[in-house]
Amino acid sequence: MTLPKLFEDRMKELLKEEYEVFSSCFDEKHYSGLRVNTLKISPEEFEKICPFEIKRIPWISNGYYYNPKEQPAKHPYYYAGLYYIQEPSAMTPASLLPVKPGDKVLDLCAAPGGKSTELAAKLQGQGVLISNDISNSRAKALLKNIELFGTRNPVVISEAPAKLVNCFEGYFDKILVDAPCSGEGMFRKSPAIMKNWEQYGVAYYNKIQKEIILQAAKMLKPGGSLLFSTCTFSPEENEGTIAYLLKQCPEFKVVNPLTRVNKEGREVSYEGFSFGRPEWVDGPEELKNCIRLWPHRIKGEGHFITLLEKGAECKKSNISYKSGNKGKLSEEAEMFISGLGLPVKREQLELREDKLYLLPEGIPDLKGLRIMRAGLLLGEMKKNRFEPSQALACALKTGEYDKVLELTAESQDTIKYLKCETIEVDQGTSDGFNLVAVDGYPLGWGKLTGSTLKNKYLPGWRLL
Ligand SMILES: C[S@@+](CC[C@H](N)C(=O)[O-])C[C@H]1O[C@@H](n2cnc3c(N)ncnc32)[C@H](O)[C@@H]1O
Repeated sequence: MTLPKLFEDRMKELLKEEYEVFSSCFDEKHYSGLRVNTLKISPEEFEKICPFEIKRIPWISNGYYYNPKEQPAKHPYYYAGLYYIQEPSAMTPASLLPVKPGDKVLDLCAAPGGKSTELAAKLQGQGVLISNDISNSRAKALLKNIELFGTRNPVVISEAPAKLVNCFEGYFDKILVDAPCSGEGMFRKSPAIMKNWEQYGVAYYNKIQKEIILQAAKMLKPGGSLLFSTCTFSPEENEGTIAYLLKQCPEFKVVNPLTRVNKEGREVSYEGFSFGRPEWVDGPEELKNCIRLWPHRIKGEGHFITLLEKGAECKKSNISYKSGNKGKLSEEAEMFISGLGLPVKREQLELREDKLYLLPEGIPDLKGLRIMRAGLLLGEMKKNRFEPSQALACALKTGEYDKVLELTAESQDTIKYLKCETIEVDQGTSDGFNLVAVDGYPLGWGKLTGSTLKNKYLPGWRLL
């Protein structure tokens, strides 16, 4: 692979005798990975039902390599949200941010959702997850992935970070900044990125990174953790951005995020991980706690990760929380909601233009922000009828709804269902809205009349 000359020269200077082995890996194939959605299935269960060959990624408890000849994004389990297709090193940032259920979490540069979906899984439906991306079109893809994953507490926003500060100063326990970058770690996987690199260069992205990280710092609670990551190698964008933050905000310190055993007790190995290089930016010693993943040292494309903690002594914020505005529900909507096994707190219900949402507990007023979704969309009231939403189907487990139509991954009916076609059924479930599931994992809704299932799968998501 021919790399940009400027990039080669700089990497030679930085890596010295290591450069040969670094550059030779650009002639090898890139690695393909998938990450299991632990909101829906454990890695152990997934290994039992996985229809293609997979191999564990040593440092990610729910991550696997797959053979690129396979097409996991076309399998019904993908449509059931059982996994996310993600480059292996890109799985690392969310795995190293110590999120626990109940936390208030911000993913500031979130689209298309590779990290947000894992943060959602770590929250297990408790607390708040605000997923933001400045690009409106990319935020649409983000919303789809967040809903497909079955997130019960989603808030998706498309705003500039500075605007978010008005609502969220000092609010979050954990923040992830997966910053826009020059993408040197993507050269092998997507060579077209090299053109972008030549056009914009490192300085262009570094300016944006510095702006974003300062805004993120303002939104973190005292004592909270901020994780900054990029998929590039340049010292300016990486150690340089962190050194800049430390200068501007001395209440922050860099900590080493690596631990040998993760929460689920699955052994993970960080063999091949490297540390930050303060000398490359003439920065403080604590930059040695930054993590560098190099493509010649691990089986992945490369990443930079820094975990920072904000001193507990700084000023606390005083944000008041919003509860729902239930409005008047139709009888059918009331009946539908009370029949769900999903825990629904009445005071968190909100009706907006006939759409019914379940708000996460503890979100502030989001007035003035460009909101793509605030809360779990339960469904829509259409005159007296209530139509449950695709997002609700994804967030439910089959045991939480009484009419379930079970299909299997091998059945032609599953493919027909995912293509939004009507299907004929001979199973003994009753008329009305049925939750259609593949091997026990919900895909969407269908409305049964006799033996005919009218397809209610979201047309924009259908299998093409
Ligand atoms: C590396 S990508 C994020 C990838 C994402 N975290 C994932 O894992 O799927 C960086 C994102 O930052 C967004 N972005 C660019 N400038 C931004 C800004 N000033 N504020 C917030 N997001 C920004 C881009 O639209 C892009 O989606």
